[in-house]
Amino acid sequence: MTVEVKICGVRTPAILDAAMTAGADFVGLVFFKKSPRNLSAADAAPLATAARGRVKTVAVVVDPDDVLIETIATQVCPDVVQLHGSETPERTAAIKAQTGLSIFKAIPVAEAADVTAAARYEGIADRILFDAKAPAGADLPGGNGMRFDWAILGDASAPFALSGGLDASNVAEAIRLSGATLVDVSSGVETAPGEKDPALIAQFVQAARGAAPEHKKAS
Ligand SMILES: O=C(O)c1ccccc1N[C@@H]1O[C@H](COP(=O)(O)O)[C@@H](O)[C@H]1O
Repeated sequence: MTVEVKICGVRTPAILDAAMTAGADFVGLVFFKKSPRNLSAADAAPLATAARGRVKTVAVVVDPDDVLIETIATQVCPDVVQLHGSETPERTAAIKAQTGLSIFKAIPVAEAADVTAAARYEGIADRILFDAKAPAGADLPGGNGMRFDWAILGDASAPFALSGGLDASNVAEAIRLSGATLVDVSSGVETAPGEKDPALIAQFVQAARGAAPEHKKAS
C-alpha cells in the first residue's frame, strides 16, 4: 500500500515545483498570520492554479471565521481544508457544508488519551490528522517540528494522517509504528522557519514511499 505525502507550508513557485517533481500528493498553503509560512489569498491563488491537476492543494487554517473560509474557497479554490485549531465537530460540519470541500481535521496528541478525541469527528471530517500537541503558549498549533510517541496510534481506526516532527530520517519508522496512510511535513524539510529545501523534500518523499505500515504489510 502506498503512503500519501503532504508537503506543508509551500510559499513559492520554485518550492511548489520541487514538491511536484518529488511526487508529493498534497501541498499545504498556510493561512495563519503568526506562521512564517503564512500566505494571503492573493499570494496563494497563483500557486493553487499552478498546482491544479498535478498535486492537491490543502488550505491550512486555524479557527477560521466564515469570511476567511469564503475568501479561500472562492479565490484559492483548494481541494481540501485542513482545520488545525479548536474547531468543534459542529463547526467542522459547518465549514464542510459552506465549502463543499474535503476536510482534514487536526487532533493534537501528547498521550494515548488524546487519540480518542478523533471519534467525535467520525462521519464529519474526511481525514483525521494526528499532530503533536504544541507546548502551552506556543505561537503555532502546528509546524513546530515536535513529535509524539507514534506507537500510540497503532489502534486508531480508519485511514488517518500523521504529522509532527517528521523528516526523511524518521518518516519510515513513523509509518511503521503508527499505521498512518498519509504523512505531512513542514519543518522537517526546511533549512530555517519557512524556508523549504528541494533536496530535503525529495528525500522525504522517497523515504515515505519506501515505507509501509507494519500491520498492513503482506505476511
Ligand atoms: O506549518 C505551519 O506554520 C502551521 C501553522 C498553523 C497550523 C498548522 C501548521 N502546520 C502543520 O503543522 C504540522 C506539523 O508540522 P511540522 O512538520 O512538525 O513542522 C503539519 O500538519 C502542518 O500541516
